[in-house]
Amino acid sequence: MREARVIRALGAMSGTSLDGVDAAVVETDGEVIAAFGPVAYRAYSADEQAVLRGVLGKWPGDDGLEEAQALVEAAHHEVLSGFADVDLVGFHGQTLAHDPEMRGTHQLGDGAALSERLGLPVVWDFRSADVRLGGQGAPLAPFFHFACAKWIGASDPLAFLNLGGVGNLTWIDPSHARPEDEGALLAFDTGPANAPINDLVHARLGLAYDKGGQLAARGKVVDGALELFLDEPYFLKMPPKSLDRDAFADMLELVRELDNADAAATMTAMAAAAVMRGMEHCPIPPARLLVTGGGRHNPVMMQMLRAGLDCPVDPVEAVGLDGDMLEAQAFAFLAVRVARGLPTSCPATTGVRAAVGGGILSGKR
Ligand SMILES: Nc1ncnc2c1ncn2[C@@H]1O[C@H](COP(=O)(O)OP(=O)(O)OP(=O)(O)O)[C@@H](O)[C@H]1O
Ligand SMILES: CC(=O)N[C@H]1[C@@H]2OC[C@@H](O2)[C@@H](O)[C@@H]1O[C@H](C)C(=O)O
Repeated sequence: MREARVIRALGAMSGTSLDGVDAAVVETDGEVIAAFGPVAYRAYSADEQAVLRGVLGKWPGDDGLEEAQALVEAAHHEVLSGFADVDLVGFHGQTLAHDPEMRGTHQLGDGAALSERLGLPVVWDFRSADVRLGGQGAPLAPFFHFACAKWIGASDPLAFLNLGGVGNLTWIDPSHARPEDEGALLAFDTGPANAPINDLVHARLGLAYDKGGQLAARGKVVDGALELFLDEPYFLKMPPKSLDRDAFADMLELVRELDNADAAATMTAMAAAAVMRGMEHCPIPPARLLVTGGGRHNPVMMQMLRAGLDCPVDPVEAVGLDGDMLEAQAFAFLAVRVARGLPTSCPATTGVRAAVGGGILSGKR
């Protein structure tokens, strides 16, 4: 029998690389992970991806969002309705724009409409409350990473790195009782990760991504371009800090003159170097770096990280976690926290003024 407050939450995430919707069940009370449940994935078709690419950068109220919104909600309904025995859904939505200092943050998809269609309570709009209170609204996975650190029984400080379209790092001191305790966490976006590599190989070769880092493996890193990239003021900024998917879109200019292999190698090195810069912000060097997100499948990127860092660098599978589903699981976990009135971010993770529980709960529990 499950403990009284443990419920079965289903999280859904469609990330900045626009590949599709990940969905995963977590049994939790929002503090401790009791068990991981089934997972599913629903890819966006090439046509759907084109529609989503066409609305990147748009804000609520802008024209031309209807088709994209309908497809995001339909894709989520399709994958989420395949799960049984779900108590609560956490729906992240599709980030289209992120500018916390000026305009806020925009995740496409109406959680209230999804709740009605699914006949289930849905927590959504996880980021806006944090932004309203002066936070970055991202990253939000750190409170879940903290629970994962407890789940694996970690005792020394460690770090999680998500290599998605954008990279984000969570440093954790697992000796603390709660993630919002001072000194328990530090989190921030490290810099661009896969998004610019995808954009490069898409523009030049019509490929979705550099599979297995095959192109980068054939090229050499051009130091001049790498140094220019590292001159970006973002890397000197103290965390917490976050990025829009396309904040570094002009990186393509830095490799414009290079051949395909050298450009891919140099961009892969840029993503790794951004992580290395980020690691310098850790209060205590972590005992290990656990890597999640699609970039862990890129051996060139992983090798560059291993060569540049003093600690072991492993995919999260090394500790029994699922690196393809960790973000979907995070939004399942965070949904339970929202439903229980627990915080989902704090000054050390997003720069918000005080710990806050972000998210709207639609539908009855
Ligand atoms: N086998 C592979 N070889 C190289 N790169 C890969 C491989 N598999 C995935 N990737 C990269 O990982 C990306 C997908 O990563 P992921 O699903 O973590 O991103 P996301 O969740 O959309 O992004 P974010 O975390 O920024 O929201 C792909 O677009 C690709 O660039
Ligand atoms: C605004 C937004 O959607 N940001 C994403 C993006 O993708 C990676 C990085 O940038 C991270 O900050 C965040 O996602 C993860 C899930 C997070 O909030 O922890």
